[in-house]
Amino acid sequence: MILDLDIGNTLSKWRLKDVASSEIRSRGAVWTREEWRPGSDIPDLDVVSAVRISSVARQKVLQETVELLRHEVGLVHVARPVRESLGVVNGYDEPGRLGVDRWLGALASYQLAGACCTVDCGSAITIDFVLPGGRHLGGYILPGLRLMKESLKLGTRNVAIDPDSEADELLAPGRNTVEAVNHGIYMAAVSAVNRIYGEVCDREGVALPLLLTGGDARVVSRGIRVPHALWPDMVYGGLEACFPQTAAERAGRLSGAPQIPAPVSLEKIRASLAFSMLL
Ligand SMILES: Nc1ncnc2c1ncn2[C@@H]1O[C@H](COP(=O)(O)OP(=O)(O)OP(=O)(O)O)[C@@H](O)[C@H]1O
Ligand SMILES: CC(C)(CO)[C@@H](O)C(=O)NCCC(=O)O
Ligand SMILES: [K+]
Repeated sequence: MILDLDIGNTLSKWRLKDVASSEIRSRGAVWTREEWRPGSDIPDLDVVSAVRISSVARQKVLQETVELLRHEVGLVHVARPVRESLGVVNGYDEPGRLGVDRWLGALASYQLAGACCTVDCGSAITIDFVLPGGRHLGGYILPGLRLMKESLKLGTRNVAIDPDSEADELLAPGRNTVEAVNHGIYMAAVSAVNRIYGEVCDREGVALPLLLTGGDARVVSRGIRVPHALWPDMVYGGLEACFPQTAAERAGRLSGAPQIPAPVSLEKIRASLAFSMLL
């Protein structure tokens, strides 16, 4: 089995993938601030022959995790943001400073779609762009839905946005504090994604495929007006692309990769941008 780890600021997600069949056997998540020790909600390391890690947590968390795993598993790959990989050129002035989750998401999406706007809706919402040809432009970092809510300190932090709500409801004026906060932060997140996508496509003169991932991707997706794909395993896809282990991975097939809908035309993107600028 391959153990893939996506260590985020809030949650550390893991999955076990079968080397022979390339199937995902199990998944889970633990709080990142809690110590990462094999136990009830962590897979049995006896069956693991290789580990692949993406981590944006404190250096110490990664160090301890790697140390622990090196005792049990022969092969431990840790992904790093670099200047160029798999045809993508990192847009950061200091490439090593780009969050590795953003980098892996961009690599995976570029491999799948040939160019991309990737949106990761986690603790932070990150938006990254890769042009056809592989130039990564850099991107945007905003607070995620939960962070925005917590920063308000209005006693609403424990009332999550119902991920099954319709966007229309979530965009309506709130009639109590919880609603006003939830609808406010939802509006902030989806308007930012819609606007940034339109602005960058306009600047660069290209309608880019749009891909979403992260814990809040489903609910954010409902407020996105243009065609896009959800890819919960986007960061894992980057790990597969960087450190292929199975036959399918070596052939460039990334697990759980979605169908990519054709983006709307650049003319439409520009028209809607011009309209929103009037308001
Ligand atoms: N069980 C859960 N625990 C915490 N957050 C959850 C949970 N399920 C969904 N979420 C939502 O997911 C978001 C966290 O996103 P994600 O699962 O991508 O983890 P993350 O660790 O925050 O990622 P990263 O730090 O890499 O951005 C939160 O804003 C929250 O609203
Ligand atoms: C922005 C987050 C926290 C999103 O997980 C992560 O990608 C990160 O820590 N990035 C480093 C800073 C940067 O990407 O510029
Ligand atoms: K993430």
